[in-house]
Amino acid sequence: MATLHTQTLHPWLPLTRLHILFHLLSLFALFYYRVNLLLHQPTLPWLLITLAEAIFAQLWLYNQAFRWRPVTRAVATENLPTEANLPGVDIFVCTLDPQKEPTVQVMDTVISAMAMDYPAEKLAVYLSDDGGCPVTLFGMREAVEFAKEWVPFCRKHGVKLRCPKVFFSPMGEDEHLLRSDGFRAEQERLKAKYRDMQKNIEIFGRDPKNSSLVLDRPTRIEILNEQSEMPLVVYVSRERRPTIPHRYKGGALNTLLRVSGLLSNGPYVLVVDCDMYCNDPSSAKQAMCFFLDLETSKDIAFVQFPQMFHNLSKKDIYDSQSRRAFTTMWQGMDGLRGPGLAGSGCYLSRSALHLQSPNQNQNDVFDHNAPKEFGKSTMYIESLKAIIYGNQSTQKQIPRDVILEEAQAVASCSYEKDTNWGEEVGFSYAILLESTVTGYLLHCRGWRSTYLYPKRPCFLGCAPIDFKEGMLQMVKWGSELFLLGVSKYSPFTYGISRMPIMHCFTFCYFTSTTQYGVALMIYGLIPQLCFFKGIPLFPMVTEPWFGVFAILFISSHGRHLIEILYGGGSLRSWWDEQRSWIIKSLVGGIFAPIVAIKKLFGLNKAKFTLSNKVIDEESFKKYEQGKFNFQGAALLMVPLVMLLTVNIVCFFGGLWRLLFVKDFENMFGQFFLLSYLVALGYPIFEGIITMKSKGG
Ligand SMILES: O=c1ccn([C@@H]2O[C@H](COP(=O)(O)OP(=O)(O)O[C@H]3O[C@H](CO)[C@@H](O)[C@H](O)[C@H]3O)[C@@H](O)[C@H]2O)c(=O)[nH]1
Ligand SMILES: [Mn+2]
Repeated sequence: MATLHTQTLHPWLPLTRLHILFHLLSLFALFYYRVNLLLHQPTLPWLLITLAEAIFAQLWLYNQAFRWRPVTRAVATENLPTEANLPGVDIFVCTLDPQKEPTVQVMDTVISAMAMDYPAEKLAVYLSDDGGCPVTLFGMREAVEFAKEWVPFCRKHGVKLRCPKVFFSPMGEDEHLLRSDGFRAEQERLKAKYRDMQKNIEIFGRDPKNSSLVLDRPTRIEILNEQSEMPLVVYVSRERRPTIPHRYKGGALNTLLRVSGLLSNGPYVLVVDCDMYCNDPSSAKQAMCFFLDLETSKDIAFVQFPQMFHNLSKKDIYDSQSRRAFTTMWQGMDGLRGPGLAGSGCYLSRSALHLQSPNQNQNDVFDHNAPKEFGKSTMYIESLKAIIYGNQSTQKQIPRDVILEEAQAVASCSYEKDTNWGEEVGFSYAILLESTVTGYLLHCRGWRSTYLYPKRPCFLGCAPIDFKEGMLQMVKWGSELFLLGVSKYSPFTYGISRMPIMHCFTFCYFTSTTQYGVALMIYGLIPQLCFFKGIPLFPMVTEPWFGVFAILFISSHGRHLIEILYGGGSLRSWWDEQRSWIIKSLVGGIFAPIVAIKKLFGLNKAKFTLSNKVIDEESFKKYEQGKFNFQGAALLMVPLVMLLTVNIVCFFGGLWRLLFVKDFENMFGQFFLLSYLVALGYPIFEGIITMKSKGG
């Protein structure tokens, strides 16, 4: 078989590793200096600053795992088997609340999924409606009607942009060039039909009783399309009762796994968030290049695409794109044993979600324990056998209404009681970030994953673009990862004995990032106050030891700058990312542990903060201009404003003092640090002033 995929090691790998060694030696020098000083004359400020540096150093160490062996991959879809021999793919779209996730936007995602470039009879699209809202079901019906013409149109003309909203927008203009008159007429007609669809959904949703959540309800499963040139489309709203835990998105995904197992049973599933439309219809084929390769197919549990966003501005002051995560980190993990699971834009192997490990003896899977593992449905267990033993035939003979009745049963909220669902089967419930923890546990069980970062983004979603939304997301992720770090699955205890140390370090890093909060608080207060009072914390600028600090500063900032320039970024984006990193680490690092600890002691009810996908015009304008928008985030801003104020007051106060005392040599290190922070903080300051002047 011709090769389906290739991998390239980062060309600068030897240099990177040399740099790691160099930085490590400099760190040793720093701690030699600090510890010596402390032994001779222990003072509180020195003790604190050493503690902060120790935290930075520890996190730096874990961080190097991402730089140890980054790879990039390419696929050759032309070498795939013929369409008739491709395996089935079930697409899962999850939505919850039409107020925050506008139904028309969700339908764009669903329609783009139906239009995937993949044989229609091998494709099925499932929408999980966790809110049980009438408007969602209504929207699905409308979307299917539209797709019945849209999908054939895309296939016939080889349209690449299969999200109708984008196709009909100025961004889709390239697609309209050099087309026949027939194409144009058809396109105009479809455009009108699409507008009608949107209007119908909007009108229907305007009635509050159609768009409010129904959180006490029976299961509702509807097959919305069985026409053969289109994929199977199924609407699923699982049973929900106020007294029974529903496990948020993880619970929704596990329900979809079971329902789809009965109905279409594709060996692979694609999970997308409801705002993440398919921007390149070939992603399924790209993913198959790994799943169908004899070499890699044995132990690959999932193929992850980067999460990318359609609403980013050039400046992206909040770093909403999470640049570092989806370039440096995921590629770094990919060279070890694979990236983490990001929850959207990922193709997963159904058998990996059900088997203990890639090497599990297949005869052990379905012993007498099977109902205890997978629940009581024998029909579901049969569907699993079909996946694991590779025989798909048995199910086809069962009548549809019998299957649908069984689907009702597996979507009920009592189905998972006394089973292994959410533990070793399906998506994990250990923390609310079902994706991260599921990916991590799959890696613990010996599975691998791969990362594919094609030039054309395969999925595009909606990123938060104001301070409040961005920070809420940070706190959500940070607190859950903190909880993972102190749970029985902690990478420091559970992971370390189950995965290679380098790979484990990457998860240690994720669960420890809240420690940046402590380190940044110290580094944002102590040198400042000491500058004001004239207490030096760094060596004199004329002393050789000063060189160690200078080297470490240049080494870490230079590394970051080179990383950004290499990825096509600018000096400006480096500067902005420095700031957003500090903001996120500080705010996340302070609030996330508080939320986590409250939850640990049962003071806070578990709650999933659903991110808002409605972008209002004013926020968007501010974001486009690169201006900070702190609307509605007073509490989250407290630490930031406090540190900024201390910094500015101490900076000018300390300068005043310097004028008289003239101990510039002693204070240069702190003077530099404070100037750097004042410059970096300036736009935040500006944002606060404009908010104040508007009476916010
Ligand atoms: O009870 C719930 C809560 C959420 N969702 C859906 O889950 C998805 C993700 O929720 P969102 O609030 O958008 O989370 P984000 O923080 O934006 O998303 C990231 O973080 C999540 C938690 O790990 C992952 O699930 C996502 O895939 C990942 O993109 C959305 O489609 C929701 O509709 C549900 O179906 N049921
Ligand atoms: Mn999201």
